[in-house]
Amino acid sequence: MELQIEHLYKSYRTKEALQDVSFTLHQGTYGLLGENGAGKSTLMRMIATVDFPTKGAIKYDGTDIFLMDEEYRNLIGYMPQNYSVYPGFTAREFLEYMGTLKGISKEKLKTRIPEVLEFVNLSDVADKKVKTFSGGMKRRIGIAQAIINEPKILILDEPTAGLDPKERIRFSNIISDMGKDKVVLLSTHIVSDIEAIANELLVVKKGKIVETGNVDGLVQTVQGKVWETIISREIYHQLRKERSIIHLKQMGNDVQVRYVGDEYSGVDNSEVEPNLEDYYVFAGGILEESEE
Ligand SMILES: Nc1ncnc2c1ncn2[C@@H]1O[C@H](COP(=O)(O)OP(=O)(O)OP(=O)(O)O)[C@@H](O)[C@H]1O
Repeated sequence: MELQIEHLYKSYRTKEALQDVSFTLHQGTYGLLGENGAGKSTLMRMIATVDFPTKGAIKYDGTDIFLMDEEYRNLIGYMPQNYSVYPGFTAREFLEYMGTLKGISKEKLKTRIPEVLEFVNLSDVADKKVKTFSGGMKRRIGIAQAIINEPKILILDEPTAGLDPKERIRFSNIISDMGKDKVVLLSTHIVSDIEAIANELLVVKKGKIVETGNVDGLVQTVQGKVWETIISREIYHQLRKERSIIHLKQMGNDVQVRYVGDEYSGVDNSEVEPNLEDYYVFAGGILEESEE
């Protein structure tokens, strides 16, 4: 199974939202990372066929998805950004409604609905009205409707927005499991979400894909470049001009700093294990510089 994005462009009247975007997705979990307005939703809307590219193609195993029509729509599950659920429905009624819209038979829904409710951990509230649900529960019912047709491609736009830390972990577990037999593509502007959920990273910046790669592989590229040190405020003011700062903690008159780059001389540094945030800040720094 392969989903190919080929030289994709999308322009709105006054805005080039995507410019020459190309990449290929296979089975696995992909995280689309980028700031607000970078073009993530635009890209996902086109992969979900709810919007059309201005130029370029999206192909599923070599066939243009817009020509596959119904056949492709049966293969995908999509949760748009700010997904809202009809509040008057119970969870079960909502899934019956969405399942019917997707053309699933009543017979099949009888077994499939309990399965998806179990999967997203909502079995015990199946007959409660959705309006009584927390934000995280609503998000989980959004995923349930997206997977009800057993999609081969699952597209989740900002699925973790507004979730509390406990829901975030529950959610990560649910999504990581799904990448085993599907293409899962999710967007976020939170780096740690990618690390917790995705194996592959796609960084979007101003309508372009500026980086792609395996999360562990990318993190390894900053191995030996991430440091922690406790220094005075004066030294910190100098250090921050010369290195990318990841994290800062006040410690009385001193500050504890995590930074990425070459080891800063003249202070006591401890080398620390890198994470995706370190990589992202480091790579972001490089990208900004090369743009100038
Ligand atoms: N229907 C539209 N008409 C005009 N401009 C649009 C439209 N949809 C998106 N844009 C613009 O295209 C750019 C990309 O928007 P998009 O929503 O894809 O970004 P995003 O990365 O998903 O950010 P966010 O997380 O804020 O949604 C933005 O500048 C946005 O203002």
